[in-house]
Amino acid sequence: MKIFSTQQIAVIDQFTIEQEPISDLDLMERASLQMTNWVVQNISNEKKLMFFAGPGNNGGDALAVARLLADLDYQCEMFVLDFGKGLKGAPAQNLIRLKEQRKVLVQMIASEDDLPVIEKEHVVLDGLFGSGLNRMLDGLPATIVERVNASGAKVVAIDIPSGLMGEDNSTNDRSRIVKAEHTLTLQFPKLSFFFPEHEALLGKVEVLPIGLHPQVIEETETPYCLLEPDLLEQKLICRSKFSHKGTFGHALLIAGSYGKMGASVLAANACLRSGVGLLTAHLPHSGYPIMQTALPEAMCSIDPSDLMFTEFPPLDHFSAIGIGPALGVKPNSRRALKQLLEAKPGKIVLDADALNILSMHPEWLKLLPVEAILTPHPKEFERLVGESSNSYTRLQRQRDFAREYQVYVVLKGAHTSIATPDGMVYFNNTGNPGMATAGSGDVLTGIILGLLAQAYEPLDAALLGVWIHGVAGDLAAERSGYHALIASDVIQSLGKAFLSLRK
Ligand SMILES: NC(=O)C1=CN([C@@H]2O[C@H](COP(=O)(O)OP(=O)(O)OC[C@H]3O[C@@H](n4cnc5c(N)ncnc54)[C@H](OP(=O)(O)O)[C@@H]3O)[C@@H](O)[C@H]2O)[C@@H](O)CC1
Ligand SMILES: Nc1ncnc2c1ncn2[C@@H]1O[C@H](COP(=O)(O)OP(=O)(O)O)[C@@H](O)[C@H]1O
Ligand SMILES: [K+]
Repeated sequence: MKIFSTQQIAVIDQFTIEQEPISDLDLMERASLQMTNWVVQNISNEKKLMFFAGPGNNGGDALAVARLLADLDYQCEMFVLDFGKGLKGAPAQNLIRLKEQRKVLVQMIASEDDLPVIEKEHVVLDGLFGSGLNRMLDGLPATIVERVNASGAKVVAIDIPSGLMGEDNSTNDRSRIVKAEHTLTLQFPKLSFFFPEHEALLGKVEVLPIGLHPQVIEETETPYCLLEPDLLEQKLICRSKFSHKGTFGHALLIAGSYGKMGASVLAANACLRSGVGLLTAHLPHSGYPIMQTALPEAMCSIDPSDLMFTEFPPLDHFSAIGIGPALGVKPNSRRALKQLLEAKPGKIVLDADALNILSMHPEWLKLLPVEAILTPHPKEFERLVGESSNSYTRLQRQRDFAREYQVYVVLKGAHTSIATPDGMVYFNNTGNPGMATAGSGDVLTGIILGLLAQAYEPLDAALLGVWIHGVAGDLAAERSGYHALIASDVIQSLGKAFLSLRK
């Protein structure tokens, strides 16, 4: 699914009105019907609903939803923000319709004195501002937001919590943004919905389709998109009847150091469970019995050091390399990583300490092979590029980095984002907080390595790997819940996760 900017949404909206064709009033009605259905299914009609409507179409939606719900015997009160200019177009027509219906008390809010008391038991429907917000809230709208947030009432935001920008909120003031428990967003999630600092403002997001025109959706270009099973299904490579283990590549995993050999075992296991033909794990000497005991399917290459990575085996036989989990950043390991990059290793995924070493030696970044995959968590990414004060800035840095070095940057989190060398960003929607546990990143490295070593292009390995990792985590959470989930459970669910892509 494409993620459009709010400006693009306005154009898509207008195209739909002209080409479907449908009047703006009817499109508003269609959107409002969807939101009304959601309210009916989720909120009891014993609750008093307090609607706040702003001057634009977001307010128009609120006015229409109030009328539709009043017809279904909901108790609604409407407060319309009055800047003295009156409403225009579809919102004005909806104000007239609501007044003519005579079921809802409508009050204009021209100053703080007109504001109602909002009780904790009320439900607020926030239709102050949506995708047309063009500056931070101040004055009366900001006061309304503060009152709503202080009331303790459950808030349902129409399209976007009022005050939140669809994209960049780096100069916004959080106290002037509605804190919703639910956000009913129309047709497309907005970019800012994918940023962790907005979770508490958005609550649970419901994306409600409103039938915007497919042609304009198809033709409008955007760098941002949300991963969906349809796209990934197409990417899965079928196995022919006569395929053999040589068909599915030979992966080299370089991971683990004394005391942290588990990272290597987890990544190796995930790699094997992702369909690789052969796997060699390169380990310090002390890791050899551990790997052979834990995973008889893995072959081992033994480092001269007992404790850490200092030397890599000849690379000729390997179709892809994964390096980094629990490697350590000791000088010998750093030197060996530099030599590996100088050897032009081809398909490669770099994680954890491999990235930390690169942060210590930024001059080595230029050695990264084109289309290398880097899988930092936010802290590792910060070490690479410096601190970002918010997620929007971090996202732009992620895109810049991927373009500058012509690599894939997989920035891990609740919505892992994958930035590509050509400036695209894909967001992932699978996975859960149970995966915030030691070793789940090592599992991701193993999956991506396994896919890379097969015939998957780096882009497909990154997208599929991230998505499957999250699905496996979700399946694991169904069995163990969030608290008890450990990284090995994610590996156990990889089989079912891959199967979920096969219809
Ligand atoms: N997606 C779709 O296809 C559909 C979308 N629909 C709905 O339309 C919504 C978008 O509507 P919209 O474009 O009219 O903008 P909206 O958010 O109501 O606000 C604009 C108004 O606010 C004002 N204003 C802005 N910032 C301000 C500030 N800080 N402080 C004070 N004022 C401020 C600005 O006036 P300005 O002062 O800038 O001249 C203008 O008057 C969308 O979120 C969804 O709910 C559906 O109806 C149907 C299909
Ligand atoms: N709240 C969450 N929702 C979805 N996925 C998550 C969540 N928390 C963590 N994850 C996933 O778990 C993995 C954690 O990786 P990382 O931080 O590198 O862990 P480790 O270093 O312990 O292996 C990432 O792939 C991340 O996307
Ligand atoms: K809103």
